[in-house]
Amino acid sequence: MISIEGLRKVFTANKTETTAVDDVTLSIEQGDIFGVIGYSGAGKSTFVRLINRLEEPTSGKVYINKQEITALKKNELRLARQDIGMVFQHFNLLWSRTVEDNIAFPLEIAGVEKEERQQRVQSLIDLVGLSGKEKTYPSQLSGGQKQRVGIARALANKPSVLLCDEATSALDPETTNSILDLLVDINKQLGITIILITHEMHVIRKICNHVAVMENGKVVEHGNVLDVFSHPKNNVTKKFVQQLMGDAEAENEFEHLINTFKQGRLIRLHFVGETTNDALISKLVKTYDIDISILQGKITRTQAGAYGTLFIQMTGDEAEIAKAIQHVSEETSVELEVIRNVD
Ligand SMILES: Nc1ncnc2c1ncn2[C@@H]1O[C@H](COP(=O)(O)OP(=O)(O)OP(=O)(O)O)[C@@H](O)[C@H]1O
Repeated sequence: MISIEGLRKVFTANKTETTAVDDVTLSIEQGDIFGVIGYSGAGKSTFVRLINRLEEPTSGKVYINKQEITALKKNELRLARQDIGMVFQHFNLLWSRTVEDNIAFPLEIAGVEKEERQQRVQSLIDLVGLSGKEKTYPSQLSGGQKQRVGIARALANKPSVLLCDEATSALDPETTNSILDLLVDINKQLGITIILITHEMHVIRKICNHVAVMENGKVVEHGNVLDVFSHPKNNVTKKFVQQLMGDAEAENEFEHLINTFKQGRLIRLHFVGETTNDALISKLVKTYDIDISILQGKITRTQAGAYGTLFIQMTGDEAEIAKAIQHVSEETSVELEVIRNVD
């Protein structure tokens, strides 16, 4: 469990103060994959670097498994950091060392015996899928492979927390996916808590259980990924959801649909979680004497389940349409909104 209480960081440069992280309070559960999303300058990097005190907080507290990181002296912090691995956007590898020597480096610093070191390095190389590359130098690796070395090195001292600072931002989409799959594997196999920061919704959608949205140094919204993205309250969150869902969630789509489809009732169905798997549309058509046309929509999957929006047009007998609407509203967890009634 990680507790962050009233965390603040004020930078002073050229007599100008910038509050990069502004009174952030959060709890992150053990074993969670917790994403922090925000646009450039929101304070994400500073936030994640405050957790292991790569940046010293101006005020506030960070606890990891009840140990107050912010109260530790320098030498105590060095030891505590062995429990907090970190992965960087630009890998931060040692270019003159081979893959195995890069991974061994934190073990050498921690004073781990040679035999134990070699065993651990080999099992980490296997874990991240780099078998056969032990003697290779970073310059001979692809971006994805370099990040695998970065991840193995971060895991060398068996940390309980892994901080990922834009770990996939320098990678192409396919490589990004393979690194995200690796992080999920590691989370499942080792039970490690992962905190990752990103500006890409796709990353949050694919692997996170919880998310915090940052803007101007503040966490403006946080919670379960499905809850936050299915009912975004803050404007920044809404923009990120739109990035993922396209126009399907945009308010101005109503206008367009109302003008294009002149008949019947236009309805927006909002699916959250398990219900997306139910054959709702076909059930409605079989049970009630109505026709349903699917106009547009998008359903996407997150770690916590699927969510999305579907715009449909119901035509047919008025009383049957009313019954179908009542069925959806009262018997399912799908949210239904009539955006145009029959004239
Ligand atoms: N060392 C520093 N000195 C002065 N200001 C800083 C320093 N580091 C960050 N800042 C400022 O703090 C704010 C937050 O920066 P930060 O890098 O944490 O944001 P970010 O969300 O990670 O953005 P990006 O993705 O672009 O790195 C910015 O206004 C930035 O200019």
